[in-house]
Amino acid sequence: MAQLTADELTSYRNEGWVRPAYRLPHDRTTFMREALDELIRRNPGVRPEKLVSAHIEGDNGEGVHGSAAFLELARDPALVELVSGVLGDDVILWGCHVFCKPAGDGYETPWHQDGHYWPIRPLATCTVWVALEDSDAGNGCLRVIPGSHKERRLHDHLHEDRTDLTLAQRLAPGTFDEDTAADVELAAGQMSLHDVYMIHGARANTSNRRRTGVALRYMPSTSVFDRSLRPVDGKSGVPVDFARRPLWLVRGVDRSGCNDFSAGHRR
Ligand SMILES: O=C(O)CCC(=O)C(=O)O
Ligand SMILES: [Fe+2]
Repeated sequence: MAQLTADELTSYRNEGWVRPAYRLPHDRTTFMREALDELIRRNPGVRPEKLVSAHIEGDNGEGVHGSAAFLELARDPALVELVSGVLGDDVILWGCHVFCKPAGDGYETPWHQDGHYWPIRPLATCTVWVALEDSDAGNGCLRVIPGSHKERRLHDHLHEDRTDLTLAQRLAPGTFDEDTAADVELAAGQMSLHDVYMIHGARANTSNRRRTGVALRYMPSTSVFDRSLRPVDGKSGVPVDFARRPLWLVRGVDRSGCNDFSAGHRR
């Protein structure tokens, strides 16, 4: 069973992240790696760290030709069960970003908090980051600042115009102590969950091994994906279209009653 244990949930609440015991079956991981190879082939002009909305099949309106295999992963009952442990019984899938860092020159992910540019009110999201390859300190695994989510506050981020970063936002110096960082090492098929307020980043991948995480974004349906907000303005470093971003209710009902589940879906 995929369900988070009581200890895993406590760890998530205290630390802002957790690495559950559940992992993808071996065959599924292999299948997803093949889907990733195909996704990269379909998007020759896109850096593989910036495969945003990869779960939307075909031209997704955000500069990427996506693949239904990633939507299927996001809707996998085991993953939905895991994330429900954190978010409760009413869950909306609202995003998917494939962060694939090629061997040799995989981009750095600056230290950041996720919530800065997301039109979700009240702000809430749990990301499930699924490793498609082994991800460790040697090839630029995710790094987290345990407990940094606790104040539930977004710190100032500075914009960086460098092109060799996965995101163009970096936490202002002095907002946290990098010495307290923990490496989130995962074998292929393992996953981590992290909170929208938790500080995290990743080093560049200069190793000879590719490193890929599929970041699946879920919010509780008590929050609203507010399409009238325009918090991005091109500042995040990844082109997105939140007005047309499809939502999927993957569990329960829309508690807020205000989420729009028709925008962005093809008829
Ligand atoms: O995989 C990475 O390097 C960054 C992932 C990340 O920032 C996220 O999933 O929110
Ligand atoms: Fe992030």
